[in-house]
Order: sequence, then C-alpha cells, then structure tokens
Amino acid sequence: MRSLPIPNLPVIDLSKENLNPGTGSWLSTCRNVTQALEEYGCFVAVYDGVALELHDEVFSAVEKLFDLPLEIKKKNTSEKPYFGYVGRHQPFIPPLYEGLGIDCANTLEGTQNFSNIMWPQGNDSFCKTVLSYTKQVSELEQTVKQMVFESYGVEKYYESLNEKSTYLLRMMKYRGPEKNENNVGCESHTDKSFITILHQNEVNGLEIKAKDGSWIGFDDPTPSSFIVMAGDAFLAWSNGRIHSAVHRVVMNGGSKARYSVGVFTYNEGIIHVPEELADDEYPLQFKSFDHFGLLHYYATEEGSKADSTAKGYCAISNP
Ligand SMILES: O=C(O)CCC(=O)C(=O)O
Ligand SMILES: [Fe+2]
Repeated sequence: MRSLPIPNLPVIDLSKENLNPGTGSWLSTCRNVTQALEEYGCFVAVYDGVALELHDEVFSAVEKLFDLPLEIKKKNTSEKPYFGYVGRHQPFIPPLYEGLGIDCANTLEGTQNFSNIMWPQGNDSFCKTVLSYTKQVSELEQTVKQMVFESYGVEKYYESLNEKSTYLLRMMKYRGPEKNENNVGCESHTDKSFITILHQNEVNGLEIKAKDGSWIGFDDPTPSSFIVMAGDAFLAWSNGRIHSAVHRVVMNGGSKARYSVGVFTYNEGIIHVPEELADDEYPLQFKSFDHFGLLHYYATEEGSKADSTAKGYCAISNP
C-alpha cells in the first residue's frame, strides 16, 4: 500500500542577499510569505542572519541558564503574564516544561536587567550573546512584517507600528518524559504576539495544526531554519486575513532535553486595523486594541477559555 505524503510546512528562503526591495524576487517572496501566513499561520524561514557560531553560543548559554537553581530562576518575574519564569511546581504547566523570559531583549538594558538577577556577579558574555541574537532575529521579524504590509498595500503604516515593537526573548527547556509519563511539553495554544520566531536544538517536538485539523511536525531543524509564526495580534491587525496557528510541543523522542528560543513581538499602545483592509466584501471584524491588554485578557479565566483570544478580546460584535 502506498502511504500518503507527510504534509510539510512551507519553506521560504529569506537569506539577506536575496532580499532587495523592489526586485522581482522580493515581490514574489512577499506573496509567498503572506500566503503562507494566511494558509498555515507559519512557515520555515531559511535565514543566514545568525551565524553558526552565534547559534551554538545561544544554545550553550541557554543550557547553562536552565542549570541554575530553581530559587534563582524563579526570581525572573514580570507584571506581564508569561514574561517571567514559568515551570516546575506551577499548576496547569506540563511537568516537562520550563521557560524564562527577557523583556526588551534587543536592548542592552533588557539583557542586563535579566542577567543581573540570574548572576548578581554579572555575566557579560550571556548579555552579549542574547543581545546580538535578538537583534539579528528582530531583523528577520521586520522583514516579514514589511513584506506582509507591502503585499496588502499598507506599507505606509509599517514604520509607525515598527517603532512601537518590543521584543521578548523566551527560552524554553523540555526534559524528556520518564516511562509512562505524559509526553506533552506545551499544551495546544495560539501565540498572543504579533509575530513569534522560534529556533530549536536538534530535539524535535513542535507540531502545528493545519486548517484541516491535521498536525504537521517540524522535523527538519537546521541552525539556519526558523519557524515564523503569526500571533493573535497579527490576525486582528489584518482583519482576520492572517491565520494564527494552534501549536503544541510533544516529546516523542528519547530522554534528551529539547531547548528552544522564541523572539515574541509585542507592540506598545493601540493597534489599529488599517482601513484599507476592510470593505463591503470584507467588513471590519476587529476594533482597535491594546496589545498588552490582549495578553492580560488571555490570562483571565474568560480569556483562557475563549476559542479565539483575538475575537474574545476585540471582535466587533454583530448586532
Ligand atoms: O518550544 C517551542 O518550539 C514552542 C514554544 C511555544 O509555542 C511558545 O512558547 O509559545
Ligand atoms: Fe507558542
């Protein structure tokens, strides 16, 4: 019997040298990026902005970070939900999971605030590594945003939104499950960010739910492959055109730990749906909204139960 082909995520080459605005390859890549985000809510970007050496430094720094004692990691706290330490001994969190977050990780101040808490004696090399990593990945994020804005003919709004962007770097560790232990590392969810860019070590586990309900595994990571994923804020901004994909982490392999890092974009202030993205055929579905308000809403009981965070928080209700 012939087996069905395993569905794959779209793969798009976003290497810097191929991306010159205005060229034919830029325009076709804009279309591919937008289509992938509309259909799958994500794609695999092949990106050469993070050198192999920096990639290795990041994952080795992250491993060392998780080796710190739990009492120290728990000092990573934040007013913003899910920005600080999340993990062991917390209710509703899979026991395999631990995560730490650095707010404003594209600034020296952000990385130093974090590292001074983890290592009161200082850790300049950690700061330098995560700062250059976040800066490089934020360039990829900006390219993707610019491409989508251009595809929709609303590039005039790009700069003002981009100026309000802040970058959260979240580092995740998933230990391998023990015998007979549940293998879910991270429950199904959509991200609350505008865009998330994920990068992982060689241990697989990320699965993305396609629109037909099937799960697509990301099984072929390389140091230059990044998962670019749209969050609920991007969906609302696009008046529902961009899809925010449900995804989860399932640890099917052996005992080796999975490490991943995600750069999550949030925007300060109010996000407006461009008026060009609503018309008679496509009526306005979302009100202007406060991005961090959306995140806080998700942390409420009502918000955590909503089928769609974006709809629950800022949909225009039909009479
Ligand atoms: O570890 C991963 O690859 C995914 C993590 C994730 O989905 C999240 O932190 O929102
Ligand atoms: Fe996620």
